[in-house]
Amino acid sequence: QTVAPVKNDALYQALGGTAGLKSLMDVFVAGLKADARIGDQFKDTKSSYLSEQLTNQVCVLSGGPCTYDGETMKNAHAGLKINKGHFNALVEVLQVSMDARNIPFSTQNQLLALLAPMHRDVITVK
Ligand code: HEM
Repeated sequence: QTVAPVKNDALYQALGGTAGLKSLMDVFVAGLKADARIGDQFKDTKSSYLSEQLTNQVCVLSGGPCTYDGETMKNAHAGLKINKGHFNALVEVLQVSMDARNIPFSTQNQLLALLAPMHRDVITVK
């Protein structure tokens, strides 16, 4: 008999579930495209596609009932010439987006802590 592990979806719930995440990612992607520092890097990006991928990715990461079928972070960002400044700018846009969605600071920090280690796969240039 297979016993399913108990999954902690507290962060997923705090982020408003799938609908809350989708709203957040719509705001986030719009913010990325509008950002003076990194907007150019998203100029050919289809907003609805990236929002969907981010929603699924963060849903899975936060314990939600989703599937992420996108690229690995390494493959998705290979060749994009992303540096530390770009990465920090993206994090800032995410923070502003979370503020706009009234996500509590402690919840924001929990999400950022899950994303922070991805810098190793995303940042490829000095
Ligand atoms: C923790 C940080 C990051 C996360 C979690 C993240 C997540 C993602 C995801 C899920 C995708 C879609 C992958 C797919 O197509 O299957 C993606 C694509 C992409 N990311 Fe990131 N990313 C991060 C950082 C960055 C940074 C710093 C930049 C540049 C400033 C960036 C630029 C892009 C671009 C240009 C694409 C391609 C979008 C397209 O399909 O047009 N990412 N990222």
